[in-house]
Amino acid sequence: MDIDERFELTTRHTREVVTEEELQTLFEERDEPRVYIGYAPTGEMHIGHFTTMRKLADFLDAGLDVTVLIADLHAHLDDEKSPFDLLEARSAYYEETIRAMIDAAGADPDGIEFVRGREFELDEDYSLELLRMAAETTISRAKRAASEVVRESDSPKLGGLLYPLMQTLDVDALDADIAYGGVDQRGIYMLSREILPDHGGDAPICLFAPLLSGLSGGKMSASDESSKVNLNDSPEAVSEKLHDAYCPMGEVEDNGVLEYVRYLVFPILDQREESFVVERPEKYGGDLVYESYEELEADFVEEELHPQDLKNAAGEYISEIIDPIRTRLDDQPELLAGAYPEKYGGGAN
Ligand SMILES: N[C@@H](Cc1ccc(O)cc1)C(=O)O
Repeated sequence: MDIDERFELTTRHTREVVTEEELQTLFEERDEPRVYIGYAPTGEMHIGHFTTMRKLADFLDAGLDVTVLIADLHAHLDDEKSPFDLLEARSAYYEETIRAMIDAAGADPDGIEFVRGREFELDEDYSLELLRMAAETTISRAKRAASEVVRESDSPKLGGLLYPLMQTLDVDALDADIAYGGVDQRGIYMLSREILPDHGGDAPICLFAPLLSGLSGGKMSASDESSKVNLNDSPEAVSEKLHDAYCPMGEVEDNGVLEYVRYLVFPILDQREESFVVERPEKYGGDLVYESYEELEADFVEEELHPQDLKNAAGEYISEIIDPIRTRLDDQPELLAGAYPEKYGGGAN
């Protein structure tokens, strides 16, 4: 594969690349550049996480060395989103679910290296550098960097300020050339680009994924169950959530259904070399077949594709894609029960 193809695979379906020139140079200089993404094991994983999985498959195909960080200590530092004694169980649940998603996205999870934060974040060199950074970074700078990631509270803890500094040090500790994450991570990695060169590392090249709208319009929210599809939702639950979703005729803005189709369904169909089929009775014009998201969107905007037909088709594709993940979670009930005992633990535990 030539450099142009590797570049295209690496950057497609992303929201932003910082910077394209640096990425180009990296491919020219290095055969196997390293990329990492970190997930803090807090709330239950949902379909929004899935959109980053197909990209991991792209990275592998582009010949990158891919690391997934299960950022256990970060999960606790973020306003104690995960209690300390649940970190291990949540990390285990995240790792297994991520492996299942990568598999479902058509890539081999064994080609990816998994690490936990505490495997290296407690090393002496790391700790020393963290203190040096803490001494040099202003509180307002650290706060600004983390503002879209760390939860706001009336009595913010010190942990939320260490958070972006540690995420910065992770880049160097994992020897990553590229940091990949949702565009909400932008503030943190811009800080990394600024300060890491003074702390023994190189400024990371950044790839940002788009953040998807929720199904009820506006942002996807961890607390609003109807705004997102969970990975263990049954086909009936998926179809019901899509049925109720915000998807006005012809409107693209804030339309979570279209975004799911664009960033989740199409990349997977492309990889399988399949097209998107909307089944319709003959009397309503018969089936519609789309080879690309752009064709589908154009039809939707022109009101050739009705929201109800789109929702039905999207629901079926999404159910089919998450089905193997749901099955794997159903087969190991101890994972969810251990990670979220209040919701899944049951009386007996
Ligand atoms: N900040 C990421 C998690 C993360 C933690 C540490 C990292 O090095 C990278 C990513 C999140 O919001 O989930």
